[in-house]
Amino acid sequence: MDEQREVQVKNPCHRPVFIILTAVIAVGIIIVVSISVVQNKRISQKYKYGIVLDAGSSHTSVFIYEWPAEKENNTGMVRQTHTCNVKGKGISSYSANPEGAGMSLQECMEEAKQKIPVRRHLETPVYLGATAGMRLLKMEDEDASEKVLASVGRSLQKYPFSFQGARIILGQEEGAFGWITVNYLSDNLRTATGTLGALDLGGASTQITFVPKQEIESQDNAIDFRLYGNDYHLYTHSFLCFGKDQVLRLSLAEKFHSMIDSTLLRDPCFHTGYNLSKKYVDVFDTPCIKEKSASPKDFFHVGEGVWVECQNSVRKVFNKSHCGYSTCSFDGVFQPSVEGKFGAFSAFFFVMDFLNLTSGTLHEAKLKMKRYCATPWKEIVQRYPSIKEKYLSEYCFSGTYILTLLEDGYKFTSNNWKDIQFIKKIGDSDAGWTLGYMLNLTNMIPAEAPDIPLMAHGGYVSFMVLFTLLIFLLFFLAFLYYRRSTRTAQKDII
Ligand SMILES: O=c1[nH]cnc2c1ncn2[C@@H]1O[C@H](COP(=O)(O)OP(=O)(O)O)[C@@H](O)[C@H]1O
Ligand SMILES: [Ca+2]
Repeated sequence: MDEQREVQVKNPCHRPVFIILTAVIAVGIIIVVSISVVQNKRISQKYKYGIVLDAGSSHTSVFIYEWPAEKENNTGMVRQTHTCNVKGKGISSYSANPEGAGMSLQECMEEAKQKIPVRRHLETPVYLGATAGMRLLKMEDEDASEKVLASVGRSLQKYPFSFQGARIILGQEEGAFGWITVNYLSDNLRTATGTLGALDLGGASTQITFVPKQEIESQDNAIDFRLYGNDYHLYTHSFLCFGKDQVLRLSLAEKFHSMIDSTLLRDPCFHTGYNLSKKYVDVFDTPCIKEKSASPKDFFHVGEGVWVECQNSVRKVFNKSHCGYSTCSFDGVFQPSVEGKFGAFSAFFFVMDFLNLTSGTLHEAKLKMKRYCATPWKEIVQRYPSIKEKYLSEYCFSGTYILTLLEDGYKFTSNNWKDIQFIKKIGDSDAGWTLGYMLNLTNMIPAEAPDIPLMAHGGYVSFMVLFTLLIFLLFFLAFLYYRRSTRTAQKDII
């Protein structure tokens, strides 16, 4: 009897140390499980969607964006999942047939219906923003521009999405939202580690936006944002009529003034051997050209392929005669010195990428342009058989315009040329104003920094690993202690 009692007393499970150890292990397991549950509760595969139509002067693109439903205010969460290019020209070309503008969007909108899950259709916002082509049409014929906007609006309302409006956006919005897009995609806004300036070149306008060091002397060019708890004081300007298609017309119109034979336009910005009959209206039918020339209906556009002369002719487009501020870019527009790195997108990228000028120095770019413009048209066509002839014929002019705009217009130099990165996309998403426009209208970038989570992901993982190791260690110690106690008990029995 006495022996039995002694065994019972010596049973290690009844020792206080063992009880404490077991309790600690149990609490540990509960903590690990609870943290895992709380930490992972929010990770679910629910996505929300948004659609933005970029109604540009040359064409319309439909962008579909997607983001995790429960992480709306975390930066870097929205990404572009699909793009559709609307067939035909931009909506401003439908001034004589406004209904056609709405109809032109149907194919891409049907595609959007297929791409977005049906259960999300009703809550998916759709925005249409029209840019410089429609700004010009409004200047020329306000009634026609309203009819075109009404037509695209009616067309978009027929889809099961949540239509939020079709409007002509301001040049300042186009510049500022392009800036938001590139900085959101580069994760510069949350981290506040410096920003990227934005250079956008379209067919009818061009935008420059950056955070300057100097004071902004004209209020029209200043925009303030508070994003994730940081204040940004931006310089932005949109040059209407300085998109590459309008500048080509301005430059052709300028050449008409010095023509001896009014049916033959010799052009140093086009390749030798290029000779095409064109219509005067195709040059002069734009509000960007004030002095219309009373000329015959058609003319021959004949290439000469001389880069230096081409650049001289392009320079004439920039009016540098007046400036009411301490510094100007051109046309009397205030501009502080360019500052920091820049992302140059849209036609800046298309043209510079085609010409292989996205890297290298400014000097090298000029040499390459000289060589490229001097290449005969026949050779160019043979070298690039798959590229549309209209684009192909204009690259010498467009490249020259881009170099001149950046150097003579915005005052980039050979020293800071490397600060311009020619980009199409950042990650999956196109650089352009559409993403910034949607983020702004859906309030997806909060003014103040969102609450910091309980633990950063890295910290959470380290915590879980260490805690699990600790539990294993405790188990192991408990096991050793249990074994030693049992042996002692057995020895005592013997
Ligand atoms: O592959 C290409 N090569 C050269 N230019 C292109 C290419 N794709 C688009 N573009 C040009 O990019 C410009 C886009 O302008 P957009 O239509 O956005 O006008 P906007 O922004 O002035 O309203 C047009 O001049 C168009 O011709
Ligand atoms: Ca554009």
